[in-house]
Amino acid sequence: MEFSKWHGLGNDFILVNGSKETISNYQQLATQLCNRHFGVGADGLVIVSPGDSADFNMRIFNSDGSEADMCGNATRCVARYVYENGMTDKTTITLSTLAGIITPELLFRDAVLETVKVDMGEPRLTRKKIPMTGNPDEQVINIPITVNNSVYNVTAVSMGNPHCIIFVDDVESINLTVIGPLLETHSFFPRKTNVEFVQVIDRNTVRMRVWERGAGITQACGTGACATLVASVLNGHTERQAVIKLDGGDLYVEWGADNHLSMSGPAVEVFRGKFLL
Ligand SMILES: N[C@H](CCC[C@H](N)C(=O)O)C(=O)O
Repeated sequence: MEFSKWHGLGNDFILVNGSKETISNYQQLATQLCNRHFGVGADGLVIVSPGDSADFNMRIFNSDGSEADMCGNATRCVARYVYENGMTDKTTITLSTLAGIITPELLFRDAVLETVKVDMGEPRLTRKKIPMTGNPDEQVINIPITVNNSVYNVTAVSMGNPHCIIFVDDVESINLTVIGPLLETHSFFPRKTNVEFVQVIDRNTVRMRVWERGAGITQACGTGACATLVASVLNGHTERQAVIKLDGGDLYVEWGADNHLSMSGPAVEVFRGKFLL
């Protein structure tokens, strides 16, 4: 099976052309391929195939085999992948995901790719749409959750996938390996959740670290960066555009007047190969 290895700020993915490869068990393939000792190694597996309602269809599987509704960093990688492999000559590309249609745009300067800007759609803010237990029509802004005998004030935002955002004074002091999985699997989140700890730097800059649902600590999370900006605005911490400083680098996110989130950042192809198992 041929694959291409990509990353968006160190959040790394194995891309497979679904129209060239026959896959019987996606979950098993994802855990095999994403294993960093016995496989290729990645945070996720992305299957790209021709779209019905969009230019392409993308399915995203976390390294634990679970299927994700949406993946921001992977959309940037898929956009470059389909363009640079001659699968399209469009530079604004529609991708069908379980979370809806997502539209990345390749931005060039003097014929050199400068960045990939993605229309990530609208945030979902009610418990029903996160999803989160409790009153379905209620928003979750700065609500206390007790975990491990500590209280965490949570803001919940969905970008098609669930995010639990917590503001702290120093993200480096958070033991993400311990608290991340406890919040990820908390009973308040019936489909589990991604977990972001955020330190506000100024009104246009935040530092964020992430424990991802189904993947653990990653270097960056695109949907998490968008959810972080929404939570930062809702809590009065930032303006509607900000630099989200992640372990793997910076994402530039804006929450537009049209209520759409726009995320801009890099996408890098590292190597190609053939999986033999
Ligand atoms: N682990 C996430 C999917 C990948 C999201 C992240 N890598 C991104 O860039 O948005 C979930 O299960 O919702």
